[in-house]
Amino acid sequence: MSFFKKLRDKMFRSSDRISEELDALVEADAPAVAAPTPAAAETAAAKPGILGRLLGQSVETSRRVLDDAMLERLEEVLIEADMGVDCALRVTANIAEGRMGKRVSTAELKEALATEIARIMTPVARPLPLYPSRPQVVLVVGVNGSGKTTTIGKLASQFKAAGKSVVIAAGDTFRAAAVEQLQVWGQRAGVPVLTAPEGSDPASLAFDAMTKAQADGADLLMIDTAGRLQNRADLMEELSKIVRVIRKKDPDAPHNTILVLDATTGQNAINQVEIFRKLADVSGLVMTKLDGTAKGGILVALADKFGLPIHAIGVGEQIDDLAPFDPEDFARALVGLEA
Ligand SMILES: Nc1nc2c(ncn2[C@@H]2O[C@H](COP(=O)(O)OP(=O)(O)OP(=O)(O)O)[C@@H](O)[C@H]2O)c(=O)[nH]1
Repeated sequence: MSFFKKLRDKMFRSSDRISEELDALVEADAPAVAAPTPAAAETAAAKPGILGRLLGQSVETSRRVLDDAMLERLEEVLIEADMGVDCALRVTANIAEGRMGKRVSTAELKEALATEIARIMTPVARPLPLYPSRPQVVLVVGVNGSGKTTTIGKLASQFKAAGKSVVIAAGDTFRAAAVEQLQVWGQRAGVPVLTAPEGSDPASLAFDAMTKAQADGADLLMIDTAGRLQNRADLMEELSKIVRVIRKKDPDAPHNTILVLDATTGQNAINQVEIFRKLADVSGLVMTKLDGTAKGGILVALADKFGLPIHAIGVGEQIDDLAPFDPEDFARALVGLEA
């Protein structure tokens, strides 16, 4: 199955919701009368909606004059889909340009929306950059449960499959379950996972992992980190200590600091980006769980607000459920259009 098809299928909650709202929006001003009078039939011919369909016209041919009321509702639909107020207003204004007062179909509206979303997303769609120095150090940050461990496992498997040698450091030494989970992913991918006793210093584990990755000539070192935001000062100190010690081995490390965000948290993802940018030098984002939510629009809001690179998106729990971020595919899937 192509990743687009999978994306479209798996993002069904977001895309169905937006798609249905847009269908309803275009049909909204058609009178909902079961038995049309000749006059109503005339109206339906001009503005086919629910009534138009009763008269044999398909949803695809429904059209509505783009006016202020329709734009206002479009804004609401986008805000409800978690695209954020500023972003929704700008997208709606762009869609209005050149179309105001004209009769638009649902398909045209979806195409226009997909184009606007892709325009916002294209500048931030960037695969994880790989630099020539070895090992490439990727620090992975994010709140507990956002999908860090799973993302590291998936990335490690994919890099391994692409012929790269990878080492993982299970840096969330406070959570035995997180360490075990990483070990499972490591075994599955054939990638060594360095662990340390529960409660021990993650920076010292990171240093050992860096030493091993250098000695092994590994291409990539991925470091998991704790995500306890309850005590931000501690977490900041923990993250900066990890960075300090790995810089003793390579002053340019970490080469990437990925923030993993859970799409199901919706607007809260905005706060998480703001917080983690203060705690660490976040260089890019991975958004997980786009399969489990109707809040897929949050990724558009993040791209619009922060402009941070989006490296990949997660749409499930399996290895191949993490894919590079493709802005056009994402935009079309989000609004419910085919590839
Ligand atoms: N549906 C879905 N579930 C996901 C995805 N990514 C991760 N998960 C699940 O989300 C849960 C949390 O993921 P973890 O990888 O353990 O998250 P974490 O950030 O490492 O969390 P801690 O281990 O608590 O620090 C797990 O049950 C994963 O299987 C995704 O893209 N889609």
